[in-house]
Amino acid sequence: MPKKRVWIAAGIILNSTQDHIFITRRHANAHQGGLWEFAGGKVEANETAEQAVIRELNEEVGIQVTTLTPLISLAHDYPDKALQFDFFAITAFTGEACGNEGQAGLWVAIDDLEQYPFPEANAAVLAKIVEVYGG
Ligand SMILES: Nc1nc2c([nH]c(=O)n2[C@H]2C[C@H](O)[C@@H](COP(=O)(O)OP(=O)(O)OP(=O)(O)O)O2)c(=O)[nH]1
Ligand SMILES: [Mg+2]
Repeated sequence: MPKKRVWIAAGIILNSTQDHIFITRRHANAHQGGLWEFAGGKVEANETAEQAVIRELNEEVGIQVTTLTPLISLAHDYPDKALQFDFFAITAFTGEACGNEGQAGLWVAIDDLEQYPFPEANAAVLAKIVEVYGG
């Protein structure tokens, strides 16, 4: 049976000096649980990816996004899920980023990102971040 591809929008939240990124840890019981992620989630019907990432970042990390730019889009098939991602660089926001839903969250130097386990789909995203924002 063909799997339905789920559309996901997620945000790479940069600090004002663009050398740290805010990452969160997926709840243990979630899909790809226990791994670190860029906050985000499913794009709902009648939403653009931009609208979805703004909404998800408000819900999940408590920030109000003011500037975002597309960073990378990609498809990834997990054994149990087929996903289509739009990742955005978040370069301006108001509020204080935190794990708003009880999840761990921390600011990590771009040089140190590789030390955190992310889902398989994120490999190309991490490479793109280093290419665009790496020292
Ligand atoms: N947000 C996010 N999801 C990722 C990343 N990498 C990765 O493989 N995923 C996968 C895990 C999930 O299968 C899917 C994201 O869905 P989600 O569980 O966050 O969706 P959601 O926030 O809308 O939550 P829900 O509807 O399941 O409650 O994408 C990432 O960097 N960020
Ligand atoms: Mg989510």
